[in-house]
Amino acid sequence: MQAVSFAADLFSQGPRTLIDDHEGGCVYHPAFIDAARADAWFAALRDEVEWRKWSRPMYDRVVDVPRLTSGYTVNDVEAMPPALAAACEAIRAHTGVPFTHVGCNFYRDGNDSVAPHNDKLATLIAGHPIVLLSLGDARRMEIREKQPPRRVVRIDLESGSLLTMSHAMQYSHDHGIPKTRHAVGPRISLAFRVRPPMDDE
Ligand SMILES: O=C(O)CCC(=O)C(=O)O
Ligand SMILES: [Fe+2]
Repeated sequence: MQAVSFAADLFSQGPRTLIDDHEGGCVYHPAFIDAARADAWFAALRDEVEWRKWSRPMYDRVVDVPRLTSGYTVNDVEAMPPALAAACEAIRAHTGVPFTHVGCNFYRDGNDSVAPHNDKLATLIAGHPIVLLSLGDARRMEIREKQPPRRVVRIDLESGSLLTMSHAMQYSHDHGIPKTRHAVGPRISLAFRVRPPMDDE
């Protein structure tokens, strides 16, 4: 009997808790949207988002941010590609979280990455989760405890999946997408956040 329930868990498409905390921790939800829609949104966002390449000072050098990025205010539907407006609507309806901002990341190939970090606490309202929608080729995320024993959770973020991270987790864990030598195609992630009003908005 045990083997059967193990197999069922392994292939289950339901949400899976990766890390637990008092704010819901980190939950992976594969196939939140179906493959056809994920493909269509990927193609539309690749072509219609205003992707930007950034550089930033690091020690005594200026380094390129190793991916393309963009960002939109969720209420500014006019400014968004229609596929992004549809994604915002789907995520807000499913989660019930009043997201205000969506950050967009474009990983062109295995050389693109995001270094281990926690999301900037000054740009988040406490208590609300961050939700990541993945489109395109799967990339592996590493989530690491900041304190010993610094356990690591690795999760392949598949197209159409959602990853929910609590605000509390930004204090206890770092997350990142390392470069990979495996042949991978492009991936887009949408990061939904509840931000406090900013000076520039
Ligand atoms: O691409 C991802 O799934 C992670 C992106 C991320 O951590 C961020 O935008 O802060
Ligand atoms: Fe992040």
